[in-house]
Amino acid sequence: MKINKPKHDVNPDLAKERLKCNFNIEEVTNIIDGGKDKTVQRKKIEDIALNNGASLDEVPEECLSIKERYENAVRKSCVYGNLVRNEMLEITGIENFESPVLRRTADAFFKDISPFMLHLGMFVPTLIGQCTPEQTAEWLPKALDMQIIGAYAQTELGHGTFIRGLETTATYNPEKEEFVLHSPTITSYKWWAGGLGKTANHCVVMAQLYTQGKCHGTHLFIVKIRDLDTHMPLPGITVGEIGPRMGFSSADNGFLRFDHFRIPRENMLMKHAKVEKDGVYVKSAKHGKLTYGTMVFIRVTLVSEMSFNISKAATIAIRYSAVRRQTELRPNEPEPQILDYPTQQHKLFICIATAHAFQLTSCWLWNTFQAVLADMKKGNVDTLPELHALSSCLKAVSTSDALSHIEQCRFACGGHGYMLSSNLPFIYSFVAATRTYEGDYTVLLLQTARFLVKASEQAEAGKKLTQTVSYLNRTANADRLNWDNTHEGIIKSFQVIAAGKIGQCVKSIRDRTASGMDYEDAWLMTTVQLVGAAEAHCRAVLLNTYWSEMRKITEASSADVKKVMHQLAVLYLMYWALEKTGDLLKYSSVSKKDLDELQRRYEELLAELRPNAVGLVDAFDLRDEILHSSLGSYDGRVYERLIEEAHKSPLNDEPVNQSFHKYTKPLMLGKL
Ligand SMILES: CC/C=C\C/C=C\C/C=C\C/C=C\C/C=C\C/C=C\CCCCC(=O)SCCNC(=O)CCNC(=O)[C@H](O)C(C)(C)COP(=O)(O)OP(=O)(O)OC[C@H]1O[C@@H](n2cnc3c(N)ncnc32)[C@H](O)[C@@H]1OP(=O)(O)O
Ligand SMILES: Cc1cc2nc3c(=O)[nH]c(=O)nc-3n(C[C@H](O)[C@H](O)[C@H](O)COP(=O)(O)OP(=O)(O)OC[C@H]3O[C@@H](n4cnc5c(N)ncnc54)[C@H](O)[C@@H]3O)c2cc1C
Repeated sequence: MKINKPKHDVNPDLAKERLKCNFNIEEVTNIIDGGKDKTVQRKKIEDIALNNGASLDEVPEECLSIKERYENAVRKSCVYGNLVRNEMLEITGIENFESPVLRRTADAFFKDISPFMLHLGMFVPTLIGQCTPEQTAEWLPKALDMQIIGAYAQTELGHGTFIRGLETTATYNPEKEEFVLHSPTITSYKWWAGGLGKTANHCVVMAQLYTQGKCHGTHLFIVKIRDLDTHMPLPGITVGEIGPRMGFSSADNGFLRFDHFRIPRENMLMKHAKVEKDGVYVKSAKHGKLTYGTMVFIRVTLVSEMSFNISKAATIAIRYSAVRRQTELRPNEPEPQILDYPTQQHKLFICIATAHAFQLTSCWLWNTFQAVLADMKKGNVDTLPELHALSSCLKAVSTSDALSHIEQCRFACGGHGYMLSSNLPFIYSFVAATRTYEGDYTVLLLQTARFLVKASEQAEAGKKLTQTVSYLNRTANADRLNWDNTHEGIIKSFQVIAAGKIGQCVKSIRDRTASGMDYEDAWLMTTVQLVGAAEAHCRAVLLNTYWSEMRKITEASSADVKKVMHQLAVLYLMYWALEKTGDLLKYSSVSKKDLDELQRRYEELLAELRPNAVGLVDAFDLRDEILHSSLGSYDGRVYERLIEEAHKSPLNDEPVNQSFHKYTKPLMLGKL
């Protein structure tokens, strides 16, 4: 495999690590990419991006003012967008505009985020999923060609989670064949939409549809908000940026207020429901929630996005841990590499395994999503509830796990991990947002819980359940599982934990309603347990999917690759078994002796994986331009880079800052 040769000598410790690696790195890279041809394609696309203006910053993004950062990000987005439009989509095929490769190369341009991300990330997918063929023909080519730039404006100041509570109205006027968009209250301001504040000239708006005096609930509309030539907001539109945030600092999250703003009837996205010229409302959808389709799509893609972010953090932390030496273990011996500490391995090796677990699960989820779309094309929406339940819990758990693993990577890098130049704070603050946006963690787990409670009741009634909950058919009446200390045994025990928790929720709700509570209150009182049950179900799905997909995908691999991929999957199973010992003790016959044995095997496995740690992160094949990290570069020149980055601080532009003469000196002289 062609690797991008480092310009400098590689740090000797890192070089030694690479000699220790006992499997073929390229083979693992091919597995992660989904095949050798995909690796070749990815590298070709990365070459285009990286040879054409990536990493263009003279001054680090974070050293710029808010305005400069935004302007710089727009400049780079235009260079990048042009490459996407003219060269990269040629390779992926236009239908793959959401390819993770495009997302990955975008990181070479932006440490933080592109103001155009939501254009490709949500605006375009909404057009694809919500337009009639005529509307698609009208809008999609313009959007893909970036003649129009869009945002997705759903959330309001007063409501994000509860979509039915949105207040923006779209009232149909049959005389003029127009909708009038209006923001009737302060809480109805659209709030948060990425790219809306300053960049977009169009947006998709979620609003309550009124026609013939009746509200028909939330629907989507495409709205031109700015003049295409002057970029001035159109009359009736108040739009701006919401202000500094924890991350997303180079983008322009926006607010938007409508004052009786008129749009043509054809601007309602009418794939699933329409308003006729005379104002008659016609619903064609067989399922009430198809306008939520873009959210389901993004939740599906976020699982792979989390794998990518963990792999970046793990690469940085593991390479750094191979270079960093700290603390004398024995007198007169060199300080060990911090990677030699089992506690460090415990923090970091799970990150490698989790990146693989999420990558394989995301491919499987993507295939499930495609199968549901194919069913829906044929008019069958029966498989949608299971997809919604799956995508909800996998989005919630993958973003939440990614966040805590990335934080561990930062801890693993000590003080230097706190430096923005390590890139870990950027990765962390980006992922922190994913736990909230596109459906908050708790809220989405409660959606999955609704599905699980119903499934559990069906299992109780002897009905055969769909694949991801079929374990409830086998385990619904199981009291405590006989502990079986095998890999399959661990997976089964997680299914029994999930079944036990769901069963307990059903019982709590029933007990509460039996004692006179109405169902809504009984559900509410049980929500802490319901969130736990949905998380347990998600863990069972993740463990089972990772294990079975890993076995399938490595069937034809070399023995060494098979071994290391197997070790990672076993590590993942053991890690989670040890994290959940309380649940195991409650729902299985596991003994203290069994758990001690599991702990011992886990610690041995860390030691077995140790020689391959650097090889495993090299297999993620993340080029330095994408990693943006003083700690994680391929050559391991950690200390040199930290010093180089320090010199870039604008505070080092002059030896004495003017504040000394203005403030400090007068203070010192008692002249303030
Ligand atoms: C030019 C290029 C230059 C640079 C570009 C650089 C890079 C780009 C490259 C690529 C981009 C790639 C990737 C980008 C990736 C990501 C995008 C990045 C950022 C995204 C930013 C975030 C955007 C947002 O956050 S948008 C807003 C999202 N909002 C939410 O998610 C709100 C959450 N709330 C809800 O979903 C719902 O309100 C609710 C589900 C909680 C409740 O809904 P509701 O009240 O209506 O329903 P219920 O009464 O609870 O339920 C009734 C039944 O309906 C079922 N249900 C609910 N939802 C669904 C659904 N979606 N599908 C199916 N069924 C659903 C529910 O289960 C109930 O069923 P039951 O049978 O009655 O129980
Ligand atoms: C960086 C970023 C980018 C975003 N980009 C966009 C965008 O482009 N377009 C867009 O439309 N939106 C966007 N959003 C908004 C985002 O989708 C919402 O913030 C998110 O859906 C959460 O909604 P909320 O803020 O109303 O939180 P709330 O719903 O107010 O949640 C607050 C707390 O209440 C809890 N809670 C709420 N409801 C329940 C319930 N039923 N049961 C139990 N607990 C509950 C939640 O768990 C949470 O802890 C973005 C947000 C962020 C942070």
